[in-house]
Amino acid sequence: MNNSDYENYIKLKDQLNIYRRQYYTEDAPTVQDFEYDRLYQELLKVESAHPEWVTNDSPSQNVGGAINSAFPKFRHEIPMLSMDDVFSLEESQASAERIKKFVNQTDVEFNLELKIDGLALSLIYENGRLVKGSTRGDGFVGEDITPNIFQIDDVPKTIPLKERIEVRGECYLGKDSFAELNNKRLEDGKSTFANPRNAAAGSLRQLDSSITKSRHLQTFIYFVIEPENYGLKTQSEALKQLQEWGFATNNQNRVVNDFKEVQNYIDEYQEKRLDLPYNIDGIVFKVNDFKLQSLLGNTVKVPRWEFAYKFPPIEAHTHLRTIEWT
Ligand SMILES: NC(=O)c1c(N)nc(OC2CCCC2)nc1O[C@@H]1CCC[C@@H]1O
Repeated sequence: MNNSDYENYIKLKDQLNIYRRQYYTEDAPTVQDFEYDRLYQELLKVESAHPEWVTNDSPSQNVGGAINSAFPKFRHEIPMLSMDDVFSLEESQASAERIKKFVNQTDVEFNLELKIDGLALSLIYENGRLVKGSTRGDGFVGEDITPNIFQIDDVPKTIPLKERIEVRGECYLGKDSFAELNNKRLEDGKSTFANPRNAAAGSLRQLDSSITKSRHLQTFIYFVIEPENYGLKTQSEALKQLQEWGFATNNQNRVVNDFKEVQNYIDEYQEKRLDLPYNIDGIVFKVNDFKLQSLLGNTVKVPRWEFAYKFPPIEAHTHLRTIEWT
């Protein structure tokens, strides 16, 4: 073993862990997402060549980040997992093919969803009333932020369902609210947030829930725990049911069967993303049928039935790009 390769690997792992702490725990990253993604993919490549070097403090073995101990801890009954990222159409096609092969079916339907650039949250309702709100934390133990969840206008405080249910989604700050917040902070001589995702995380993980209320956070709920318990058969059906129960859902999802439709959806939202009122950083591919999802199951860190295609980073100049009408 070439010692310097191992030393470089350890340096890369330690650097990524510093970036994760800044992003997940301090809500104040010092690198752009695409730079983090690039280094993370480099770590994965080294680890697949040297699996014997991998230890459980590696970013590849953990989801999310450490929690802020000021909040009560909340252990998730079912871990809040993350998702593997792919960075090209070809890779997304290969991932889709791998899934089809795993279930030995050629016509697997995928539900495509916009990947909202926010932070994951979990909501629990008992007898139709909101009783618990928590962050993902490290995927197993998150922060109990229930008082703050009650300050988010689009989170229903009651739903027309008597059974106990847990739903999950993304908390985000719209682009306009983000600009207003940062302008106000500038006027008050305060530091500004790097991007809407960090502003949302900083606002949701506030100890003073009146500050959370002032930040106009929003949510998109996209996940029902044990959906079969509510007679739901597919992810697209679950999104409709969530909306009927009163949750804020993102209706730009699309059920697709073949790769041409995937390409159309990705092209369409690569274009539209600058005009959307919220940040997205990719597209989430989910096997639509819940029975197939159960067949695929989860790995230690990510479900096998979903993955994310990440858009290339928005270069500063593209904002200024004039559209050449052909
Ligand atoms: N950010 C999103 O818009 C998004 C989405 N539309 N759908 C999912 O599905 C979950 C289901 C099980 C694991 C991922 N996750 C999303 O975001 C994840 C949550 C945690 C890390 C990513 O942000």
